[in-house]
Amino acid sequence: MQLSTTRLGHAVHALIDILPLNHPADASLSRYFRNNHELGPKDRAFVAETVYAVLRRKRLLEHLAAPHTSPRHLILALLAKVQGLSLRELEPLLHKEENEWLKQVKAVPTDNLPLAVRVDFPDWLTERLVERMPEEEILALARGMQHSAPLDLRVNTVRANRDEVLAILKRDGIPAEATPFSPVGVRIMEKPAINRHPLFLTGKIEVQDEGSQLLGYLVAPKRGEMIADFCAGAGGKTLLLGALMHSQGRIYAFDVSEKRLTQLKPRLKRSGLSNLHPQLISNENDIKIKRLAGKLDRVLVDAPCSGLGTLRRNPDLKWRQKPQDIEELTQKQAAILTAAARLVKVGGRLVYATCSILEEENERIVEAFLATHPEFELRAASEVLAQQNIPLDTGKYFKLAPHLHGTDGFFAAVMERKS
Ligand SMILES: C[S@@+](CC[C@H](N)C(=O)[O-])C[C@H]1O[C@@H](n2cnc3c(N)ncnc32)[C@H](O)[C@@H]1O
Repeated sequence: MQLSTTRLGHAVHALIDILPLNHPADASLSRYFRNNHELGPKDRAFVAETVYAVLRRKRLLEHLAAPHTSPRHLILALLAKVQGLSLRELEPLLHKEENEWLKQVKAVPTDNLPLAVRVDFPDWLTERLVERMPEEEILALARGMQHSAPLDLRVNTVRANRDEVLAILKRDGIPAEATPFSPVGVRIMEKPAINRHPLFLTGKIEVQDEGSQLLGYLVAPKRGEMIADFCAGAGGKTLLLGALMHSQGRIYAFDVSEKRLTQLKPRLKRSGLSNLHPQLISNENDIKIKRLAGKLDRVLVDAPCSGLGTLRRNPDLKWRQKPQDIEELTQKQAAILTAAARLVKVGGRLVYATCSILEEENERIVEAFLATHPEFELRAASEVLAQQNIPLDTGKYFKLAPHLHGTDGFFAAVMERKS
């Protein structure tokens, strides 16, 4: 993409808005674009890619650019050292004194840096990963998180099938392929404005990471069942569950966020599903839930979490999350799982999922739950997927990571209530 002083200036100003990190980066960036509506699609793409690349490698860039760590210095260090642009290419954009400094940046050795700088994680996160993974694996995980994510789509099987969608995308010059694991997934390596495409407008596709799609296959609801998506949010997984049920039966989509449930409404309308019942709850013990105790066939708990599995899309999270936030989240996760479990009938299924890579939000929550709820037993996630002809074996738990599966980082445990 062509560099210009104007584009660079916008990237710097957008980064100035984002870097206090008081708000999610995507929200700060959208506000910047709203306030600078003269920017065309290519300018926006440059600004977005550049500021996200800085967020991914912030720690390394601060090291390279020191003692200058202003947003402009970080961006120049990114372009020169991480993206490998030559000083000749950058020269027209540089202030006089930056030339000499950038030469020094280029010469900074990057071997033998501390692990936390190489992986570009905060110390507290690096320390937690070191406790349970060899260094090579942490490096591979970090590298996987440092690329931007492809655009994954889910075919809404109530309205279309995957071959038809692939053929239409091909006809329209959008290179796409079937995802390797999800039977309803389509992967696009480019970033077209898919939400203006007729396939999207007519509800034949939704945007959804392949890993998130696979969670629906762990729940595996059947036609006519009664199920709940306990933390439904804007309905990414609820809509897939509805399609897996062929729009028959009943899905309660609970959430404590009115805003998110409101975002579900237009998606629901596009989807053509008629078996979804969004319900705002005040907390996990809301009276509306109590009447369903022991009645549901399946319950999905897609718990609020640190989101550290989604660093490809939200690299700011690694700088915004603090150990104390994780502590608070784990208490919430345990409370929600316990409350949601009460709805599951004998013989029914409970799926606990997060998009985190931290053991304390994942295995430890499930193990503590199983220790105090002997009426539930774990089912191997790989078996549940194999029954649906999805050949993905990550052991008893479902665990995905970008460097291994090309998806965001996900965790899930499938439990069943013994008869
Ligand atoms: C990981 S997000 C869910 C994403 C959603 N399932 C999807 O696929 O798009 C977690 C959700 O949990 C909701 N939440 C937080 N506390 C809750 C509670 N006590 N009971 C139910 N939902 C809660 C949040 O509002 C948020 O929407």
